[in-house]
Amino acid sequence: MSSTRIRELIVTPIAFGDPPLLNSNGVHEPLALRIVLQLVLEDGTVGLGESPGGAARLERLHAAAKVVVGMDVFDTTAVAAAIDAALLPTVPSSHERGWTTSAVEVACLDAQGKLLGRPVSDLLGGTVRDSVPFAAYLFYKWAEHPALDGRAAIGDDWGEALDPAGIVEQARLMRERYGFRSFKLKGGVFPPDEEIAAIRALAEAFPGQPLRLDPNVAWTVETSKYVACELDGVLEYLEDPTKGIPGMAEVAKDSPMPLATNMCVIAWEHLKPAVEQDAIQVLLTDHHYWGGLRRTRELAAVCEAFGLALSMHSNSHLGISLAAMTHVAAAIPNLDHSCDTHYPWNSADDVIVPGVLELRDGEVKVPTGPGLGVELDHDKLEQLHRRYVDSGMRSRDDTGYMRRFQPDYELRLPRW
Ligand SMILES: O=C([O-])C(=O)C[C@H](O)[C@@H](O)C(=O)[O-]
Ligand SMILES: [Mg+2]
Repeated sequence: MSSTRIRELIVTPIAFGDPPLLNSNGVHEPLALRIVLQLVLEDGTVGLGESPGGAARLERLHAAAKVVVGMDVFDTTAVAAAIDAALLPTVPSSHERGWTTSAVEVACLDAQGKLLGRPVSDLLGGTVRDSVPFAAYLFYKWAEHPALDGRAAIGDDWGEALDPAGIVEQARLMRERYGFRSFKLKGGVFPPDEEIAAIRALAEAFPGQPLRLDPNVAWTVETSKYVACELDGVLEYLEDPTKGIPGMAEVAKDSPMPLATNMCVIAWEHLKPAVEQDAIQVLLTDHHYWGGLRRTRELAAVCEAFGLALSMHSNSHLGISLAAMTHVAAAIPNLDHSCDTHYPWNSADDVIVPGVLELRDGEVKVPTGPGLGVELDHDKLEQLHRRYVDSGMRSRDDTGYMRRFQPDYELRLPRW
């Protein structure tokens, strides 16, 4: 085989459009940040990766780019160890270091697949499903980003969703455009009774379809128990109602439905206390911080051993991440729930050539081409990088953006 050594890791920060989606921290800004990786091998093969953006993550990926040169792309354990060692003196959190090693691992696997002419899912043990089910990600949202500092208002074709009727309408659009058959509502925005009413309205509009509610730790233990009790028989699971493993364990004692998390169990060392305290029943995996696709596959086996069900977390992302999520989800036998994805909110600005990844009937077919099976659109990458440079935006600040419109807005977690 031609040389499998890494010649260069090209790290490109980008910014792309994001609607005014509300959450327990404030509201999404008009731009979201990601970082695209191109791992170039000695023979010219290029592996793609995608990481959440922001100045700190960018700096760490630049540090990683220095240490991976000359390493063998098949030696992913050594590549991760080299990056981890380089970051350790300045980044004490293993979870934080995981964001960097994960993004590089995906690029390595894409390159490996291209060298071998096999899809990434084959490198993970093969697929157990040909397509992966995703859940619609419903948000309370404004009709548009209001005009600000001389910038005109920015609208979209989703409309406003600030009450149960608006949420049901958004779910109908999600169903019509992408065929979703399960729905997750991002809560923690309005008083709990309003969000309970929105879930009940969804249950009425979509009888029998799985529903989830995720207020991102906006509630106290008492409020969480109240909501869980009110929504008995309506939710498939309740996600991160309250903060921390002990708090979740308190809620779980009385909760009629399983509790899920992508907030209190985000690193390997959290698994033991969470299992011992029976704090969660569903883990939302996310290859972006669990160490990459192979570690996510291993995490699934650990969850199986401890009787935890599996789902998948998502954040604002583009097609390289969606391809990676799809490959790993296709290779996990015990995927018990449809995966989350923000993709419909951001796909108009994707950096990959269209055609391979499509959300149809609420599912994405596992790409069968070599590697991740997606191709980078270099013009689009350049355009989104330019937007990043011109925007001056270097980190996400949902709370600060909210305060531009509501100066007295306070970030309070729990709020209710
Ligand atoms: O808990 C979750 O599902 C998320 O963290 C998803 C995203 O962060 C979402 O809440 C957002 O971007 O507003
Ligand atoms: Mg969540």
